[in-house]
Amino acid sequence: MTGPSGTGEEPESGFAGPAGLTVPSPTGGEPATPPRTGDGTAARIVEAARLAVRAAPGRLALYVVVTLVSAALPVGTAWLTRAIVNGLTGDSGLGEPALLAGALGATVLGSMALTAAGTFLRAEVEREIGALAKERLFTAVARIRGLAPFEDPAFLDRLQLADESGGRGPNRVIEGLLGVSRSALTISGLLGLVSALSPLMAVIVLLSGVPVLAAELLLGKHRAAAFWEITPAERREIFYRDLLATERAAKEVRLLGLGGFVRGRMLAERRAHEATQRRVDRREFAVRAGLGLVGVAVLVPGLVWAVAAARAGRLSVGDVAMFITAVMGVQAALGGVAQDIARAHESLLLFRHYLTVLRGVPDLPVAVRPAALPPLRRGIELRDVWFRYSEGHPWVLRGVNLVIPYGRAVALVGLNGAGKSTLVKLLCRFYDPTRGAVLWDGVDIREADPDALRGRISAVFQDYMDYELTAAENVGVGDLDALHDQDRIEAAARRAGVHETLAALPDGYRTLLSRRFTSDVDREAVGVGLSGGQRQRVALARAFMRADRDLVILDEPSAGLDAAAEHEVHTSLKEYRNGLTSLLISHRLGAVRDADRIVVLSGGVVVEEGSHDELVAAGGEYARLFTLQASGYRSRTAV
Ligand SMILES: Nc1ncnc2c1ncn2[C@@H]1O[C@H](COP(=O)(O)OP(=O)(O)OP(=O)(O)O)[C@@H](O)[C@H]1O
Repeated sequence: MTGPSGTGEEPESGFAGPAGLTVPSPTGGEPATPPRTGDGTAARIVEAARLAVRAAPGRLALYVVVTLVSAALPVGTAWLTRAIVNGLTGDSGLGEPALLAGALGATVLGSMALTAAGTFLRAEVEREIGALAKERLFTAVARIRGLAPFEDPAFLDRLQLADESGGRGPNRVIEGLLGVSRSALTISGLLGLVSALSPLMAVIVLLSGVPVLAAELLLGKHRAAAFWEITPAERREIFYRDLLATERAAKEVRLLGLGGFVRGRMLAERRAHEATQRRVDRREFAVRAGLGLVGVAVLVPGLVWAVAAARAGRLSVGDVAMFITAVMGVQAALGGVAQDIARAHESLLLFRHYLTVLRGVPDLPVAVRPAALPPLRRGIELRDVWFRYSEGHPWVLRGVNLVIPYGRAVALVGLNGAGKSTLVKLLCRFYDPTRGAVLWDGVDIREADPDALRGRISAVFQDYMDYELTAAENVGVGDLDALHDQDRIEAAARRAGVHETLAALPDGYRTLLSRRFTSDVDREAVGVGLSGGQRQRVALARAFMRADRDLVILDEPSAGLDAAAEHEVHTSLKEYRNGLTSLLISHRLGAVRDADRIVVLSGGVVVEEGSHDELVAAGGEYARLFTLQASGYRSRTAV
């Protein structure tokens, strides 16, 4: 049931990035992943403690003080119990029993107050650590430049554990450290009391804690391994759950009658990870029962000895009462310390995933000193570009040579799966070519800063996003600097032919484009869902917000539009592209016929290239597809 190493720490080679990631930077640039150093338990404790101190220094200090003060109270309680019993039986004249009882009451009250304060402070510290850990984790995730990690199951498992353990790890370490200190104080105080009665018994009580500690550490290790083992099943369960509970999947799930099938799979995943958890719980149950026996094995002979000693007059009744309180207190504290250490240990094993993501996962190599990427002047060239998504995947591009000249409109056509969208992803440098290069005015884009490159591109992707934000934000995020520039947002929406639609929404541009959330401002306000074509226009409007960029990429920008809308949008797009360098992908060949150059992709290479008239005259693949589409329209018209 353990991970490959039996510790929940899977081997590093588990990452299967695309072949493109292994290409070293042409400038001798360093991989974005810094060397992994100092990854031992001690280093992780330091990292966790640092995070905790940075997150909530004041409250953490107060929490430490409260915890340590509360540690002394059980000792006081045991001592006062003895004094009261002895006072009642006349064995000692330490003080008036009523006063001692008052002191005991005050101690209990203090203990309760400190416990309450500790609980509050602990929650506060936990919240702060959690917030800082999340901020750091998702800053690191946002820094990932390429897409490959997001397609790697091992990374996604790691990210889930990192998210869970990032906040909890440091908390547990602090809890562990504090717990150990608190218990050490309590134990030494109580042992002091016991050893005053019998030094031998004190040693036996202390030694009885050793198996407890060893067992708890082992259990913690198994729990951490189980977490790693169950994460894939948990993620699959979430996937099936989303199919059952999200609007996007609801139509097909109902039409195809998939409810029972999906539910069955979801429950199977749940049962699979619960079976693992059950195994861990069973083991814990057995171990804890055994530990209970160890405790009893120490307590019973100790009790027999104490009672015999009291009978013989060597101990007072109060001594016996204190002995029982102290032995049970020491055992509870030893059990507590073992659990604290084990929990911290387990969290540290998982915290490793957090630190790994924070230090950077295998990603696109970035040049140490990125080349400047000035505005485009000559054009973009794909030179003998070969690409496959990983060594286990087939080649998608097999030596593509293609030029997108400055100021020209190039159209890319080809059958489904020809590799058009893949080529777009290489232009944006979401992946690097496995072989060959993409050149921007002669500069290999691997030498440039990916953010600088992307800042020069405006794109509508085939699988564009619908943001569950307001209408204005859906357009405005195209250029974050203009997120609140209503004039620019409306102008972009007008060009995409969606202004009237957005303006007519219940709350105009402030309407939330979501049916899943209500507005933060007005909980009664209902979000609105747009039609497919309207959503596509919003995506176009977002691209129009970046009208000043050097390269415009439009991957099927009008696939969801009706004929009139498509015509209207293409007229607008033509205007938008005019003078700009652009790459347009479309299966509707009528939409690409006026491009300066049409490129046909097939079998991973460019098989034809030329103007519409040239390609039709050549009578090749393009002419065949164009004639096929045109005849479809003609026959429909004839009907
Ligand atoms: N993330 C990915 N991981 C692995 N293979 C992929 C991935 N994305 C695409 N592919 C594969 O790459 C090939 C090219 O896909 P791509 O999306 O580039 O084709 P396309 O020409 O844009 O097709 P369409 O016209 O259907 O949009 C396909 O065989 C596809 O299965």
